Amino acid sequence: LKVDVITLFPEMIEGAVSHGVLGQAVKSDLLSVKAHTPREFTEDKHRTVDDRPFGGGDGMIMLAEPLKKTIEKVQHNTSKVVYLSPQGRTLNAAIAKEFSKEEHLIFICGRYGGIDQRIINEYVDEELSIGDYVLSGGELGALVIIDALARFIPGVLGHGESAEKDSFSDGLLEQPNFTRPREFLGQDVPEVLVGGNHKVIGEWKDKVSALVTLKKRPDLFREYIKVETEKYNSLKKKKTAAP
Ligand SMILES: O=C(NCc1ccc(CNCc2ncc[nH]2)cc1)c1csc2nc[nH]c(=O)c12
Repeated sequence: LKVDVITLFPEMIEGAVSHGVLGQAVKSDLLSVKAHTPREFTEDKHRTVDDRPFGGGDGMIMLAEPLKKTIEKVQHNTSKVVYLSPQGRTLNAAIAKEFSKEEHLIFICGRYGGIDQRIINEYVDEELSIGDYVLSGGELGALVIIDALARFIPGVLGHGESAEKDSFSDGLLEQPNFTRPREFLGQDVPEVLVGGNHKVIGEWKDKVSALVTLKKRPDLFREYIKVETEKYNSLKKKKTAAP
């Protein structure tokens, strides 16, 4: 999966994808992430990338011409162009999983008050937001999406781990985690985890995950119960349907 990010701050992107799981994925060629600045495509002495908005209003708007040149430099026929914007659809695990199946993603990161609408009309396939709060640009949005989608690329997570088991993919929050020492701050590790009985440990984790979700995210819990009930009913139906 190839990702090209169009941004006025390429170092923000390059820095963030050179650490940890993402860094490893890029190093092992499971994912390629490159940043391109529209400033490269300016011709004036001051390398201008923004201008005042028609119709007034405070804030500046990113100029269309440098963006057009940058997009056309990286675009090819299978590219999906995503504009990070507060007006976009809000990111979730399902969207990240969808994006991980693409061949080529181009993320356009706005700064100032946003970009010229003609660029959105001509090149953008979809707009994406990472939540209902105001940020100073699209770069963090691009990085959040890249991190979330990378986990769905086979080989990015260690063997055995998988994005499917991530809490937002199976619908429940994770149980509490412990490592050495066995006793710390006067608190012991739950006995069941220290045993070795994987069946009992698995049952404990499922039960505690459900309890944690019920307590911290009752909305997720209700959805989980609904999904599990539907699964159970369709199972029962299949059994009774068969002669
Ligand atoms: O580029 C992003 N933000 C920069 C930014 C912030 C505010 C405005 C102007 N809009 C305010 C307004 N409306 C009406 C009048 N004034 C435009 C652009 C961004 C990308 S993804 C994302 N996800 C969550 N939040 C975000 O801000 C983002």
